[in-house]
Amino acid sequence: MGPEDILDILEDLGEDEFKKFKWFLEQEGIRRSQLEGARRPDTVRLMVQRYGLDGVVEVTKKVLEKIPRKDLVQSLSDISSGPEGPLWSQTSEAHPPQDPSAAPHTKVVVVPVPEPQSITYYQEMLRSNLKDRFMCATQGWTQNKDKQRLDEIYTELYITAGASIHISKQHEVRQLEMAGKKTDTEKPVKPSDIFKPPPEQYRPIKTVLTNGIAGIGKTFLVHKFVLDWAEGRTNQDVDLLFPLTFRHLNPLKGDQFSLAELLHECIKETVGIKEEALNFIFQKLQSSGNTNYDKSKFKLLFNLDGLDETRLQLDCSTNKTQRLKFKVTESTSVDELLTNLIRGKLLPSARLWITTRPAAANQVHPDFVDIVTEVRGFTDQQKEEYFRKRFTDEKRSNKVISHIKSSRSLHIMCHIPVFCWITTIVLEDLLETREVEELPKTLTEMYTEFLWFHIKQREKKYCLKGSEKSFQDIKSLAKLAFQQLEEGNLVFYEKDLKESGIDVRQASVYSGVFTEIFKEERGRKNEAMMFSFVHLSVQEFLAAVYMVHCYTNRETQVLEKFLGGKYNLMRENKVKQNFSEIKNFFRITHSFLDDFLLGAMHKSLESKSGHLDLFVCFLHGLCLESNQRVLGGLLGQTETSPETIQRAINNLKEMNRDDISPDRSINIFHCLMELNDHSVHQEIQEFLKSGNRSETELSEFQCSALAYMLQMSDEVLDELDLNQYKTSDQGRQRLIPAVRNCRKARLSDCGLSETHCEVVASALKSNPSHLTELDLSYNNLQDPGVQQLCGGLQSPHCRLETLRLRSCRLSETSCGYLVSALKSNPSHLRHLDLSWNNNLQDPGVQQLCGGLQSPDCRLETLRLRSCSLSDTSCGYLVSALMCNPSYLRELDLKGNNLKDPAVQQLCDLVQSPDCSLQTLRFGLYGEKTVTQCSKDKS
Ligand SMILES: Nc1ncnc2c1ncn2[C@@H]1O[C@H](COP(=O)(O)OP(=O)(O)OP(=O)(O)O)[C@@H](O)[C@H]1O
Repeated sequence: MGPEDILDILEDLGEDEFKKFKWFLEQEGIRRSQLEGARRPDTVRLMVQRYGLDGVVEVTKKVLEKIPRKDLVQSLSDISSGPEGPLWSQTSEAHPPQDPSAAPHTKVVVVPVPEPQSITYYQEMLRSNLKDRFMCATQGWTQNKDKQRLDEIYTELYITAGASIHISKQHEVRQLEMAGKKTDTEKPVKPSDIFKPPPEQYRPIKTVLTNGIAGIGKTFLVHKFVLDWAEGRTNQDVDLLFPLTFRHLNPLKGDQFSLAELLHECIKETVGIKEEALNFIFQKLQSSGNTNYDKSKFKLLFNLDGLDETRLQLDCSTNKTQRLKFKVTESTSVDELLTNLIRGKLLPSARLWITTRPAAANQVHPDFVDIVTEVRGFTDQQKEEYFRKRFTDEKRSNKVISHIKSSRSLHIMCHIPVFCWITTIVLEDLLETREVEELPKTLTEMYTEFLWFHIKQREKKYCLKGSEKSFQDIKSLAKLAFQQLEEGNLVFYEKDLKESGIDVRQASVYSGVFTEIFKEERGRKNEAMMFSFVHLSVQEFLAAVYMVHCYTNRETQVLEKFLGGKYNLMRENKVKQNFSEIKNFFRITHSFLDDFLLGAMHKSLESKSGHLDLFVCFLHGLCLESNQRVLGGLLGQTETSPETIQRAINNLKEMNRDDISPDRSINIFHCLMELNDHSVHQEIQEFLKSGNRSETELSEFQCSALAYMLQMSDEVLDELDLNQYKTSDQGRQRLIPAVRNCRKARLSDCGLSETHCEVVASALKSNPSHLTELDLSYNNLQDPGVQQLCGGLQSPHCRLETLRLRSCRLSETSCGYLVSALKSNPSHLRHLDLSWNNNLQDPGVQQLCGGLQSPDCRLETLRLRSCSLSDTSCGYLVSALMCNPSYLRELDLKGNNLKDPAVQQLCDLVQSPDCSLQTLRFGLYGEKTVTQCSKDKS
């Protein structure tokens, strides 16, 4: 028993408790003047001086009783029971190793209640339990009996760190196409290193937020992490690891628990750690005042998987301080417990790993997150590894891999592990009977086979004669998929099932048979059952199945509800066209298919979020006779003739609306691919190879296809000049998405608006962002357009150096947006041209000067020709340049009515050796005044 042991005890006191401790020491005879300002080591020294080594323990115990910290009295008793006492700390916590996870865990810490046990005792118990739980995994959502060893099926995922979360308006699957492109700047992270700070930059890491789209492998990653810990492979510094999921926390919403009770409720593997023991550990951490995991006496890690699914009321999206403070051992609502855990209030030194889909990431304020990582799915090499693991026969795996590579859409989709699993299920079955050329190439073909596989499985399992029963069940499921897709729901409850005509008792039939399509999660006490589809794309596919079925069965009410006004319009058109021959609308239903597809396409294009993009692709694909044939009679009699399909193809090619985002228009191209029409793809490939690009006339549709292909190209385009393409204004606008993959973009005078600025802003935000030069002049962008653009300018990924916004009808408000964007990301922009914006005026310049005078501003050229400026603006400019004279070299004020002495002041600055300004242009057009003033060469 030595002074260091007493110091250890004092380290466990919170600040207030330590003050109290010193106050009692005063009563025990140590002078106040000595104790004032004394830190914990000084206090121990004073105590040893005053009471001697023998007396120190007694006094410490006495004072601890009074504070009161009886738990520490108990610890002290254990310590003073000498070397044969059960367990004791061997190391000091004061100096954590630089890489604590790598260091062997030499410290032995006791948990004295209910009976003294070392933390390693509990750790071993938890490890062994979690190992049993996570050792095996189900692929997709197969039944338990199909479980396989996780280590055998797990394929490494590509994970990157440092990403900023960017909620995109593109469909997730389309984002994926971009995400599949690896960049030089991103940093791959090993799953085991998820909590490691960047090399040479030690800082305490508490919370990591990992985001990734649906089915990309977040849950699998967490399971692998837990298993590796439980099997002693990685992260061995963690004493206790608690894997929680929001899916399981949801049914507890509003219920009252202490943290220990909650863990026992949600993680049955923890029940061997008695509530008292957990409370002891939690209390220690809460009261110690320590916020650094590395210095923590007990090192805890909480996994919170699936934030996107939470139905709890979490209050973490703002960093506003909450007044409420409660003890970790007290009961409170689950919502509040989780809120305080994430905010770092509950256990300030415990680590937290939250996983989420990107759309929900903003539920946690960046102040509560130390590192953001992203699961990017499989790289091309990892895709191959996955298939080699699944198809052990080499010949067969080669066949599968080369087939996937031959179809661009399948190859892209295989970035998503869950799609690899779907592909495996389908190909495993088909390879027995088909040649490679006959294997599914489009997404619709793949999902159609996937569904048929399940229908057949069901028939086999239940010895059904004919498919009628399966069809009935699939139709109900498809109805649910459609209704929930329209509402934007991915997780459903019993009442949702009932509304779609699914008997809840039958849900087990669905989950028993179609578990791979439909997964069921049981809530606590079977009270609230939740359901979801294996992946959003499966829901989208089934939703399309439902719509086609309603179409062939003339369920007009459903069609009318879905298509709204468009339905009536189409009906009227058709009836008008055929009025002489056809009196009854339904008699013409079969020739109405192309109009139906057109209506659905328009509806999907109007969605701001793109939530119907993939659905409408499947809808087109399912109209092909070849796909309908695979599904037997499920879809009913569609009688799609080649002429109807050709009309649908023509409709897609001719579709032209100027009120939709060019990103949405690209989906028209994807629909065409699902109809197996590759003509446009070939045309664009030829166009790209040809030398006379500016002479070939492009239709609007071809422009969308070209935009897609340029955007996806591995080569970054040096310059995108919209005026070089021979097409309409709308065609030019449809080319805008290509801005994401070019260095210079000349987009002037193309009738662009705020919607297009959104796409350009997303190019500036993307990682990496290639754009260095951007010209948006002579477009009616107005202030809202610039506001959109500034969302991109302030992104840390933005590398824009030159921005031209001549004659865009901007006012001082735009200057405000520009300045605040540049203040938050000032390092890149060098040249800014805002000429011919008559409404800018002096208040606009005043705003700009607020940015110009900031020491971080690196602007070298500022053009403000014809902006209706007066001498007042010169005053603002002079004072800004006097504050920050070192960067601006060229100032162009031509076309503004400026006079002496205001102009003279600026000319003086040009001549001043302290000011970097080299050239000043001023004067009115047509006047013979001096129009340029340059620095004297001397
Ligand atoms: N690393 C991997 N190796 C092998 N298969 C994987 C891997 N990751 C995911 N999968 C497959 O993909 C399926 C879906 O993965 P997972 O549940 O982890 O996705 P998720 O990102 O958590 O999706 P969601 O956001 O929908 O919850 C798994 O059931 C499994 O079949």
